[in-house]
Amino acid sequence: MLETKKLGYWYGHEDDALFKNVTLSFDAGMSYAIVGQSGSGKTTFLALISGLDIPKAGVVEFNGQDISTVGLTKYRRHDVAIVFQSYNLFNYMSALENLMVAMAITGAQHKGDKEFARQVLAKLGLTDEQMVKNVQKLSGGQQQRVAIARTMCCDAPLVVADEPTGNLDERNTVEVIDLLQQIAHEQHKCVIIVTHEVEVAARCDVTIRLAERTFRVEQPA
Ligand SMILES: Nc1ncnc2c1ncn2[C@@H]1O[C@H](COP(=O)(O)OP(=O)(O)OP(=O)(O)O)[C@@H](O)[C@H]1O
Repeated sequence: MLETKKLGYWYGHEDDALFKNVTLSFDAGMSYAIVGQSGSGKTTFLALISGLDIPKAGVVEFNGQDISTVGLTKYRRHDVAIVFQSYNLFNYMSALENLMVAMAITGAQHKGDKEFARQVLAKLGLTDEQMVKNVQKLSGGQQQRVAIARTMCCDAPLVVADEPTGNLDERNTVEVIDLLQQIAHEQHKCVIIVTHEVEVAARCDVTIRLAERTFRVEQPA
């Protein structure tokens, strides 16, 4: 589904590249953990594959097409769903409203279908009352579940998550990663998670380590 070909990125000079010549492929129905030391460039890599930044070398291909040729705005809107450490929900809306807006913006198959959104939130453990109150009044774990519900409601086949459990306790961490696993295995999406947590990486199908400016697959499925 997603491929990087000879991908390279640097902020200053090419000699100080964060990574170079990165050729990797990511498939639907699989979950991937990207690990590596702080500052090694994991978030930068995620930004490139999400179409939030442009590579200095090489290309990112989605279903065989260079994403910059397809158009980054279109790619970001329809093909990629992002889960952030800080949830990034519309904080003046309820969980239900967040899902309805996301489906409308992305033109999802279920746009306008409030019952569908309710069902997804219920499946993720939110009560009827929690669904309609302002998301700021929910706990961190509940807010992250709303962010994950948002990716489940939208049709984007690629889900990327940057430290999605960074603000969560152990129990919520396990639940959130299991949900991301379900998205990969049951919705047949490609899920890519940047994490520094060993337990999170261990629950993913494949671990890819960024070190010494290159990526190595450590644990093939
Ligand atoms: N806009 C920028 N300009 C210059 N350097 C930057 C910029 N953004 C990030 N960097 C540097 O690039 C390097 C990689 O950053 P990045 O956030 O991708 O790393 P990371 O592996 O995700 O780190 P962490 O695990 O701490 O989140 C870091 O050394 C960072 O200081």
